[in-house]
Formats: sequence, C-alpha cells, structure tokens
Amino acid sequence: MSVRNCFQFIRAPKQITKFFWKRRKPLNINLRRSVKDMVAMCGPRRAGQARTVELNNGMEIPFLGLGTWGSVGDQGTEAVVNAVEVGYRLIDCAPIYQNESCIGSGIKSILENKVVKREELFIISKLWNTFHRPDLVEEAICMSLNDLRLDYLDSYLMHWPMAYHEGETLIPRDACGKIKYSSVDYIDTWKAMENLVKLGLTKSIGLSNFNKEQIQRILDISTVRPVILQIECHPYLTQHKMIDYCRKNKIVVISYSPLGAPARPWALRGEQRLLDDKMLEKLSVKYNKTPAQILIRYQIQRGNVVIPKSVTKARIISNFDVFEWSLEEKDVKDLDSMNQSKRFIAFFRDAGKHKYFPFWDEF
Ligand SMILES: NC(=O)C1=CN([C@@H]2O[C@H](COP(=O)(O)OP(=O)(O)OC[C@H]3O[C@@H](n4cnc5c(N)ncnc54)[C@H](OP(=O)(O)O)[C@@H]3O)[C@@H](O)[C@H]2O)C=CC1
Ligand SMILES: O=C1CO[C@H](CO)[C@@H](O)[C@@H]1O
Repeated sequence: MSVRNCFQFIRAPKQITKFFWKRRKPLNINLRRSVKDMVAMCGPRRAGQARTVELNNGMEIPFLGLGTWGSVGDQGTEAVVNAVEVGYRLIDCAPIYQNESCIGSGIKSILENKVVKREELFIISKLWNTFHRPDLVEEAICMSLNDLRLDYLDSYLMHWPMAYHEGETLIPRDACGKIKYSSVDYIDTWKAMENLVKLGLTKSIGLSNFNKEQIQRILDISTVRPVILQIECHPYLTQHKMIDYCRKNKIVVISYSPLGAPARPWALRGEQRLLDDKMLEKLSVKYNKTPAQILIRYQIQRGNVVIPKSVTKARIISNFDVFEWSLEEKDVKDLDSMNQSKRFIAFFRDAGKHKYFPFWDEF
C-alpha cells in the first residue's frame, strides 16, 4: 500500500463521522479505535517493509532484484518472465554474462504482454572492462540496449575499475594465457559515462567492485554522482566499513552473490558453502524460512538492495517472500558475527596484478 493510499484510509473515519453527524443518530461504534486499527494495518508496511529505496538523484530502486549471471538461453528468458510475474521489478544484467539478448527476450515479452510498463522496471547493465576507453563507452551501452531491447537503462555501472585491452575478445589473453591490460584510468571512463546520462541512454550511473579510495577519486571529480555501488556481500563478507562509507556519501549498496555464489564450486576452494552454515540452519528452523530467505532478508534489513540469481521458478517465488516478516535484531547481529572477510568473487587470477585491482586494500 502506498503512503498516499494509507492516508486516504486514515481519513475515511472522519468522513464517516461527518456523515453520521448529519444524520444526528448516535453511533454504536468506537471510531477512535477503528482509526487506530487502520493505522496499525498501514503501519508495518510503511515503517519496516518498504519495497524500494531512494537513490541520491531522486529515483527509487527496488530492494530486491533478479541476478542473471549464468541464466542462459530459454531458462534466462523464462526466469525474467517468471520473476516479473511474481513481483520483481529490478533485473541486474551485464554483457560479460553473454546472455543479454535472452534477458532482453524476457523483457520484451513482459512489456508486450503488458504485465508491467517500462517505467515500472529498474534495469541495470554494466560497462565491461574492454570498453573503458572513453570513445568506446557509448558503443558499449548501445550494444547492451540493443540486446536488452530497451531505449534506456535505469542504471549503468562500471563493472570493475580495471581496463582490459580493447578489442573483440571480452577476456583478452596473451600467448602465455595472461590477461592483457589497458592503461585507461577509470576517471576518464567515468567522464564518458556521465555523458550517457546527458544523452538519455541511462537515467543514472554507478560503480561495481570499487574500493573506498577509488570511489573517493570518482566523487572528487564527478559532475554526475554515482548512485549505486554493487559489491559482493553476505554474512561471510559483511562489508560493514564499506556500507558505512557509502551511506555517508549517499550511495546505495547492492549486494551481489548474497547466497554465497553456490554455482561457483571453484570459488569455495573446498570450504563449506554459506547456504550450509549451521547458523543459517538454526535461523531457518526458528523462522520457518529457507536459508536463502534468511540471507536475502538479512540484506534488506541492513538497507541494502539484493539481487539473488535463480532460474528455478519455485526459488524465484520463495526468494521473493521476504517482505512480510523480519529478523530480530539479535539474529541480524549473529549473522554479522559470521564475517570472515571471505570473497567468493575474488578475480585475483584475472586481474590481481592490474594497478587498479580493488581488493588489496582493507575496503
Ligand atoms: N558486479 C559483479 O561483479 C557481480 C555481480 N553479480 C550479480 O549478482 C547476482 C547474484 O550473484 P550470484 O553470484 O549469481 O550468486 P547468488 O548468491 O545469487 O547464488 C545464485 C545461485 O544460488 C542458487 N539459488 C537461488 N535461490 C536459491 C535457493 N532459494 N536455495 C538454494 N539455492 C538457490 C541458484 O541456482 P538456480 O539458478 O539453479 O536456482 C544459483 O546457482 C548475479 O547473478 C549477478 O547478476 C554476481 C557476481 C559479481
Ligand atoms: O559479475 C560477474 C559475475 O561473476 C564473474 C566471475 O565468476 C565476475 O567476473 C563478474 O564480475
């Protein structure tokens, strides 16, 4: 229920009073109590269960979105259709996932079938590392828009601060298999991204996988402020310092791999999956919710946007059931205490030696 509807609801008893006053008949109902009941009905949704959060440019972004890494072919298309039908309005995409045209088919289908209007969706894509050179930035967003069958994005993020050698290949390697870097400074890339907002190709721009010092460099020169920072975040990597820093700078955090990226067994390095952690098992029993729901709710309760990926219809549905209940503060603290500063998406092998590799600093 929107805030406006809620107030209409509260006003109703006054009209009832007026109507009965005119009829001069005594009423045998407790109007004061019914107002209280109505406020109680509206209250929780208004206070604790908001579904969107405001960005620093006044736009609203949904707290929960659909991740799309690995959502390929018809499965990817169906995942988008199913998700929007369930109520998801945010979809996180990227050309490096090499599926934007499948995701675009899903978006096209829901718009053609009038499930939602374009302006009700919040679509994110990202600038890949081989397109950091300023003269390539507009071409890159146009390719994403073309694949996604859209005229504009709601947000366009610089995927990583490191530039790779420009060319046809997304992961360019030399004869020894090492990634070929490019020396483009992300500051120059950012300036080119600012122009995309002026051209109307995206409504906002943001960052992904940047550390604090790198974000500060952007903030110091930007004429269009970053609205979003997308980073890995879950109880094994709670990101408290980064979240505080972003909050002070009015940047909304999007938590990626919120379930601990279970589809990347290589990232586990033989260790336990986050979803199998004993603490989650305990909370799962206590709240009668799945471990995934606990992990998603944890992010929303911390004020972070969260983008779990799934192509499984039942999971898409259950992952969305995170608004009508909440975790007690002490359980949020217990989840915080699981922090191990452990990254599943480390990217060391492909970019660890790049001068702008972000993860050598504390945050
Ligand atoms: N900016 C960046 O650099 C990055 C951004 N991202 C974004 O964040 C999104 C989410 O992160 P991702 O790394 O995919 O990992 P997630 O932590 O979202 O995990 C996704 C995996 O969990 C499975 N899963 C989904 N729901 C459940 C459930 N209820 N119970 C058990 N398993 C479940 C999915 O399987 P199935 O699909 O088979 O249901 C999939 O294998 C990405 O898809 C991408 O959009 C991710 C990494 C880096
Ligand atoms: O968004 C992403 C999805 O995962 C990839 C690695 O597994 C990352 O490279 C990338 O940043």
